[in-house]
Amino acid sequence: MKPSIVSYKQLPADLQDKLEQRFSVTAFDAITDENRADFIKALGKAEGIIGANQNIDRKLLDQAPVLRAVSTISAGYDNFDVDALTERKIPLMHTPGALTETVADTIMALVLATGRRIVDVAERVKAGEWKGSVGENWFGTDIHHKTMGIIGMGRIGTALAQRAHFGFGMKIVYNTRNRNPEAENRFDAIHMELDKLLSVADYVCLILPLNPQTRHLINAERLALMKPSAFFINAGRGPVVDEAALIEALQQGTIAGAGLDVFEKEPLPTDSPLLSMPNVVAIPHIGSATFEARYAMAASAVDNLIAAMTDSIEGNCVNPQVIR
Ligand SMILES: NC(=O)C1=CN([C@@H]2O[C@H](COP(=O)(O)OP(=O)(O)OC[C@H]3O[C@@H](n4cnc5c(N)ncnc54)[C@H](OP(=O)(O)O)[C@@H]3O)[C@@H](O)[C@H]2O)C=CC1
Ligand SMILES: O=CC(=O)O
Repeated sequence: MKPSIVSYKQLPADLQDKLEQRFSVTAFDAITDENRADFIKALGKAEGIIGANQNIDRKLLDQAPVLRAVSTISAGYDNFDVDALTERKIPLMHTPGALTETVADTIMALVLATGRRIVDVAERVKAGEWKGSVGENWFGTDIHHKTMGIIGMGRIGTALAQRAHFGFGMKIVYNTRNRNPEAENRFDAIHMELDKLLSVADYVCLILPLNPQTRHLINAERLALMKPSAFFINAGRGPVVDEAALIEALQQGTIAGAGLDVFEKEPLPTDSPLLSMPNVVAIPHIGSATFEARYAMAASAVDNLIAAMTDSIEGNCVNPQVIR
């Protein structure tokens, strides 16, 4: 008999077939209030699960007594209780390699859009405000040869530095807990304490995971260290930033603008003050949302699940200490 698995995000047909050749699959396009009870029931016999955008906590894991493999279609894994999975010796697989370059493209797009006011001026053109040669109230800020501060020089941070340094001649400064010799050699990147980075960077780009150490790492005091001419970009996770403090800094004009792919609450509430600020570019968590990257992520997650279910894990495991 084939092992039972549950998929909780719609997969491309060929990848769904690949799973069905090996497993008995109970498939949900997404988990909603309407189908949550069915999902929990299916967890009762699931040996593997694959999907995205679902909190998998200790309480939910208690409903999955025979679970032995979890595969998320994402790089971040802050919506999983990793300790609870590790205690149960369940590997958590993720898909970092499939999206790195795509997310770096997105962050560079936010840098360009905020600095050069692309969205703001495009909207003014559509509103019929372009009546002649533009004056200073349409001008933006240069990107080339400015200083980019990267908070989180991991896979995505490195791909961003590649673009910024070689494509735009930017000086790179970065903050991580451990120095990154590769970044220092390739991009002449300078490692800095966080507060120092915030005070020197023209474009502060945050690409950190969310965990207890990073939650609200960027707060009012830290935002106050930024130059009034500097832009803040976040594509890591919303709660790494105290969003109320960010709104306050933008309202007070202590920073020049923000480019945001992630928010404390997603979808961003329609009454968020961020949505009425012309110097804010808010996009709907689309860091990896290209046809190519989303397919690659799904394919990687399917292969990861198969590897975990067949005791042949070679990488992409968040808690490798559980591998037998
Ligand atoms: N917007 C989107 O669509 C996407 C967002 N993401 C987010 O981006 C995050 C990063 O992805 P990726 O680059 O692949 O991950 P990596 O694990 O490769 O990089 C994480 C980096 O963060 C640093 N870091 C971790 N904790 C801290 C800390 N407390 N202070 C300073 N630096 C820290 C790490 O260095 P060190 O350990 O030395 O501190 C490392 O350089 C993901 O966890 C996810 O949340 C990912 C994909 C898409
Ligand atoms: O935010 C997206 C991810 O893959 O993590």
